[in-house]
Amino acid sequence: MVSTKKVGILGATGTVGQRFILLLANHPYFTIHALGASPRSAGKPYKNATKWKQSQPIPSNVDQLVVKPCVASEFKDCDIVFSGLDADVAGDIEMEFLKADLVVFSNAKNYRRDPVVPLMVPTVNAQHYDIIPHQRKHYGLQKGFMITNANCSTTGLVVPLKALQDAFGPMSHILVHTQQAISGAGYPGVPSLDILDNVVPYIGGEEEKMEYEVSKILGGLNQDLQGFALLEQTVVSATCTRVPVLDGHLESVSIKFANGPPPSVDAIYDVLERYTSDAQALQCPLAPESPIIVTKEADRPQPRLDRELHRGQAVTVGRVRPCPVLDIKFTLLVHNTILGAAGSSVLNAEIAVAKGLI
Ligand SMILES: NC(=O)C1=CN([C@@H]2O[C@H](COP(=O)(O)OP(=O)(O)OC[C@H]3O[C@@H](n4cnc5c(N)ncnc54)[C@H](OP(=O)(O)O)[C@@H]3O)[C@@H](O)[C@H]2O)C=CC1
Ligand SMILES: N[C@@H](CC(=O)OP(=O)(O)O)C(=O)O
Repeated sequence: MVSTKKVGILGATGTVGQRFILLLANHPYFTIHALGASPRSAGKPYKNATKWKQSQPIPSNVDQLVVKPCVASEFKDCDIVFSGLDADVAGDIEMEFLKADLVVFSNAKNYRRDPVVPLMVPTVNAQHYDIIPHQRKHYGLQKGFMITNANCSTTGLVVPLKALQDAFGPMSHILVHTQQAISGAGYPGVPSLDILDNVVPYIGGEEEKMEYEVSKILGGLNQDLQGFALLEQTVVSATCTRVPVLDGHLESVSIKFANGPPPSVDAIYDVLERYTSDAQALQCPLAPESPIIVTKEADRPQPRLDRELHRGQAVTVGRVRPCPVLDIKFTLLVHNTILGAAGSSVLNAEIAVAKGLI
């Protein structure tokens, strides 16, 4: 039986913050204790501070909570702080919280490349928690630590890649083309005159993030548990586009394995279907029934039809077929604000509780 933990949410009024609220409002381990946002929102009841864009109403135990400024002293009673802060401010604010010995789960890009901070996708690399004793020593902490989430497109990509890497060894080449939903750009996000009846073939910084993050997530921990070994033999090339879809990033992926001969399509499907993660073994409440949902229908996955499967915590993979240039190609779908953001953070925190780190 897990004792209830008090949680705070930074950036609670934003797109990711709203997802946190829905995932945490009735959570068996976590109770929402404090909400934080910008000085524009601080001091207002949550209901008046946020522009709520979810299809479910604001939970009744949250709508009257008064939003606080994002300073650590206001959150000192929280066992866990989830951050959905804008990256322009997340760097300083999250570091102040960490240095106040708080536990921080961040969605922002700022500390993803930090050499002692895990970049964690809960159904892929929860073993990277083993660096936490070193991280605490590095920052002089007793109980606090920081975990970052990956970029939403990276998150979808690494789940099937991890299954394939475990089964067939390293990949030498990964090509990925994304079609990303507008909720990925936050609120108010992409102007309607830019995105309606259109596709925008550029998302600033996105391709560079994907090309780096795959390597940190699929790489290992060093033997001394004090750093991360990035993948050395794998090159990743990403092309990222914005499409007029509300939620759910679709990705077309082609890969080449470092060691031939390439596995058959049936062998790939089999490995994807059988893949399991620590989150299930630890019986975490938000763990998907399986991290990968395999579809063999010719025209799936599709964002509108598949994004809510397994509560948005799984990646749907289909259209596995031989690639005439590399070895194999397939299509995947990830819910960008659930597994791609708040859902990963909450599941990462559930794993930390199960491992006794919180
Ligand atoms: N949307 C997505 O799919 C994904 C987003 N992310 C990352 O998550 C983070 C949040 O993204 P998203 O929710 O889309 O962004 P939004 O723009 O929707 O929300 C940003 C949040 O940051 C708060 N904020 C802005 N300025 C300040 C400040 N000076 N002090 C304190 N709080 C401030 C806002 O508060 P206020 O309302 O008061 O202005 C709001 O709560 C970003 O770092 C983003 O890169 C990661 C993966 C996926
Ligand atoms: N850039 C992503 C969302 C995002 O904020 O990513 P990151 O957390 O890596 O900055 C998208 O537009 O869909």
